[in-house]
Amino acid sequence: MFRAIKEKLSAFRKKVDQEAEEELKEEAREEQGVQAAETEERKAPDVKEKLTSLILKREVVIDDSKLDKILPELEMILLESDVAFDVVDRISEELRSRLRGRRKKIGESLSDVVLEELKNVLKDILNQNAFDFDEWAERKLEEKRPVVILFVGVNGTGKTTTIAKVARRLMNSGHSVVLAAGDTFRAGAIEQLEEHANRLGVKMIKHRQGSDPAAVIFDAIKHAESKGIDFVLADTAGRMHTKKNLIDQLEKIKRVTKPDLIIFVDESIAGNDAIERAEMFNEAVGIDGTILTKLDADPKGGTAISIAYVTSRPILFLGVGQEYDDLIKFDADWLIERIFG
Ligand SMILES: Nc1nc2c(ncn2[C@@H]2O[C@H](COP(=O)(O)OP(=O)(O)OP(=O)(O)O)[C@@H](O)[C@H]2O)c(=O)[nH]1
Repeated sequence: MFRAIKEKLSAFRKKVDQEAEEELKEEAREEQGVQAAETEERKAPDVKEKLTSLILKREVVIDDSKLDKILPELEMILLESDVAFDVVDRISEELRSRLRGRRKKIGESLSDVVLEELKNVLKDILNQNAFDFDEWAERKLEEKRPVVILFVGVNGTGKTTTIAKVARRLMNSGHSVVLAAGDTFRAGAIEQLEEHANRLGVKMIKHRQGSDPAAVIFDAIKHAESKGIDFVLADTAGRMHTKKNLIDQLEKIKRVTKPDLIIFVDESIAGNDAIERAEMFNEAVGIDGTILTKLDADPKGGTAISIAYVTSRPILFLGVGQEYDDLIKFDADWLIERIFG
């Protein structure tokens, strides 16, 4: 997980600290008049030690000229790690304003100061509109039954598996669930969800392929009402003849079924494509949150940051494998610690 970004950050650390050390050595030599002893440095360990201790004891003020060297490299790493352009800009600006004038304390490395602050900026982005799905679900159930959750997003990203994972999570908390086969566009989508329903031992409401998905989900809601089932989890098409068809269909589903939560599902390995899709679905139907799948196979890690930023909606869960229990509640600290190691 996140191998590529980890390697880049580690190279960044080395480079920044080496350059900072060189700069400090130079200043120390000049100021302490040890320039004359420079040629002796290699021969005389005491002079070398003296230089090292001068460097460690020196406080450094991080100014714009230092930031001009450091930030572009960091921006490049973030861009290459699927953090979208606008988001990188915002992170960089924020970092500059937080770091400008900061003193690097004795014994601290410059890269630690910069990367610690970067972690704080990223946590602020990821924690905006933080949302606890489990708490929300309990609260919502006190108001109404069934609670209706719509899953939107393109095919192939793990949407069906994610619906099954969420169903399992709710069932583990003692809730009952019915699935709605709302992707009536694609041959195979209904059977695929049905397989999950069978494995989970829950009912799935379906109509034939090509039928109106709003009607399928409406029937699932009626079924849940009559049986006292807690949650309706509804699949939707991820692709249609045109984008307009898809958006019209989702708007109709929303109008008819009045979902309590709309969850966008995409895979973190899709990077910028996933970010664009998140924006598209958010504009089209207004998403309440995102579930990112396939984090376990993602070498970069920036997609979550970008999607949280561009949609201004929380990341709810992360998919970290193919099993039903491979769904973890999103936690910004968990993600950041895994990226920064
Ligand atoms: N490694 C990994 N694989 C996952 C994860 N979530 C789903 N998958 C796999 O991704 C593949 C696609 O998942 P589906 O749930 O079938 O995807 P879908 O979005 O419903 O796509 P369609 O089948 O095209 O409708 C399957 O092989 C899943 O097992 C995850 O978090 N990690």
